[in-house]
Amino acid sequence: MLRLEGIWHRYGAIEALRGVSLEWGPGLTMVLGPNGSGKTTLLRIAAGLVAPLGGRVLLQGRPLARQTGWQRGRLIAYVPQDGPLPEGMTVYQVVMLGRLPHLGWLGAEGQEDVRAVQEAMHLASVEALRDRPVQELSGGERQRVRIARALSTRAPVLLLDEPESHLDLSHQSALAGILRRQAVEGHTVVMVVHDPNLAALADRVIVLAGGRVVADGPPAHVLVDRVMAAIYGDGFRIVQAHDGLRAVVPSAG
Ligand SMILES: Nc1ncnc2c1ncn2[C@@H]1O[C@H](COP(=O)(O)OP(=O)(O)OP(=O)(O)O)[C@@H](O)[C@H]1O
Repeated sequence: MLRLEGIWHRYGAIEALRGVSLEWGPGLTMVLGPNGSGKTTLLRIAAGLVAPLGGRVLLQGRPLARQTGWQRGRLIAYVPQDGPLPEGMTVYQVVMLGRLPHLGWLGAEGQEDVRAVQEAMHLASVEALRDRPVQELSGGERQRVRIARALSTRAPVLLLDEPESHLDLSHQSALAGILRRQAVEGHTVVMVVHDPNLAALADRVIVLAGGRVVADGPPAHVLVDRVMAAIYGDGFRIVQAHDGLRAVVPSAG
């Protein structure tokens, strides 16, 4: 579905990505890595928001760079790490923006668009906020609106940059459930996360370090002491509950 070939990118003297080749098909992939390892850059290049200085991205076998913004918008939905939402709009209106690639600037919304928006608001638990101006919302509520906007697109590829960062535990768990379901329904879902315990819920975990892929595989193969130590040094420990469940937790000092 989405293929990255030899992606290389730099900002001035800073090399952000150094030859990343990946292929993403249907399923839920989570991307882990230390701060500054290139995760956001990778996701923005995959979404077509940044043109890489080297390599290319193929979407359904066609170079992403040659597709129009409207075509990309119907196929890829992107949830940024943060950033403003349009001032003066209600939650419903912002979620409807996700339908823009289907409508065009002057297109009138139809029943299908209304259905997609209602379903997305339900999935992201923002129905009760429907008529609230977005600038009044809390950080977590805004993040759920961004997720609803992306879901309303019904794009086959969903890219999310730390979408869990403002969410409380119950909404994090709900989000993981929604993304799992999307993956089971055949969507290609790629999510940057910082919590390795959340990454354990993925089909595939990719670890970036220094702009390169240093591990890639099922969580049971990637989320092991050796890889975790390579990412986090000795700043963590693995605790094991009596039922066998393991968790990676920060260690103090
Ligand atoms: N607009 C920019 N201008 C200059 N340098 C940048 C820019 N964006 C990112 N960088 C640098 O590129 C490198 C990769 O940044 P990126 O945001 O992709 O990392 P990340 O893994 O997403 O980090 P984090 O976990 O902190 O969000 C970092 O060294 C960062 O300082």
